[in-house]
Amino acid sequence: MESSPASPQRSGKPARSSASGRPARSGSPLRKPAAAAQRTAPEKAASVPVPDAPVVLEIDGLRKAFGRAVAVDGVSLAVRQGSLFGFVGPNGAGKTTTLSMAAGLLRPDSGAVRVRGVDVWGEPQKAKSLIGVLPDRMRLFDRLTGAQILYYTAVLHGLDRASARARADDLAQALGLDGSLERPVRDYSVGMVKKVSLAAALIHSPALLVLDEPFESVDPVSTAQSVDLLHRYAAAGGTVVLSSHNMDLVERVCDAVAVIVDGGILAAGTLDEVRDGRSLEERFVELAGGRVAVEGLEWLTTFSV
Ligand SMILES: Nc1ncnc2c1ncn2[C@@H]1O[C@H](COP(=O)(O)OP(=O)(O)OP(=O)(O)O)[C@@H](O)[C@H]1O
Repeated sequence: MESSPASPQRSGKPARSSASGRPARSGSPLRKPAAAAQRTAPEKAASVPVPDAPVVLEIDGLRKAFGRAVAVDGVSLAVRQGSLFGFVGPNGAGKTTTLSMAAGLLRPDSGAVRVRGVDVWGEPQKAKSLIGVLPDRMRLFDRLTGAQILYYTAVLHGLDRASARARADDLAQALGLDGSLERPVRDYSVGMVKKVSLAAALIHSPALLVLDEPFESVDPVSTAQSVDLLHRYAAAGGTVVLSSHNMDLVERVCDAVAVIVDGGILAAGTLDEVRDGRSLEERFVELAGGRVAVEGLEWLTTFSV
């Protein structure tokens, strides 16, 4: 696989770890490759973190452009079984595009995704049975009730009717949706839609969960319940990749992290490797180019009456 060209860098921004987005193996997870290094064949993808656990998700050199704009530029990662992997980055960095490709929802221009060794694009049906996905801006059939959404999702994944109903009830209870399941989804709040979508992603007990902003708009109690559920799932051998803008939450929930900026991975590894002695938020701001001093806007404090 060829390495992809690096994107132009904004001044003051850290260098990308590599065109393939892989971190250094030792010391700081950041690498600052010379141009020559970027032309060499990529090394093996970074493994994170549970040592010796099998790799469940292998992302290899993914690239995606929309017209002339490159959204994802040679991203490679390996996520091991039992990991809760956080995928963070500024707005427009390429998180949703990468996760959509990882989950088989968006075809990459180049690169490959394997889940438990199954090529997501070569064997899509087999791969989809292994993946539970909560996409960005999930659109549900909103005339259906939450119970119907969960039931049909389960049956489409091959579960029998009794198991489908039992699992829907279990998940509704675990996520604080019991009492709402018989209402049509069009009457749900944004947070309730997230929760029923998470339940739908989990209902066939997939090997891998790909969750795009699963906690956005979800209240703190429901977030805690969802986190408990994800920890339980991971402890039993499930693997989770999630994106979030909430650095505190990622620090609390995830054992490994990748930071993506401008379509390339700047750091990846265990949480401690990526934090490098700081809070994840401080590290994130540094990697994302720091805070920009705001000039002008004096009118904002004039408070015209
Ligand atoms: N369907 C599309 N058509 C054109 N451009 C797109 C499309 N989807 C994403 N992009 C562009 O690709 C880049 C990456 O977008 P993406 O949604 O992956 O970012 P993100 O990291 O998930 O952002 P956010 O945190 O704001 O959700 C952005 O510049 C975005 O404008």
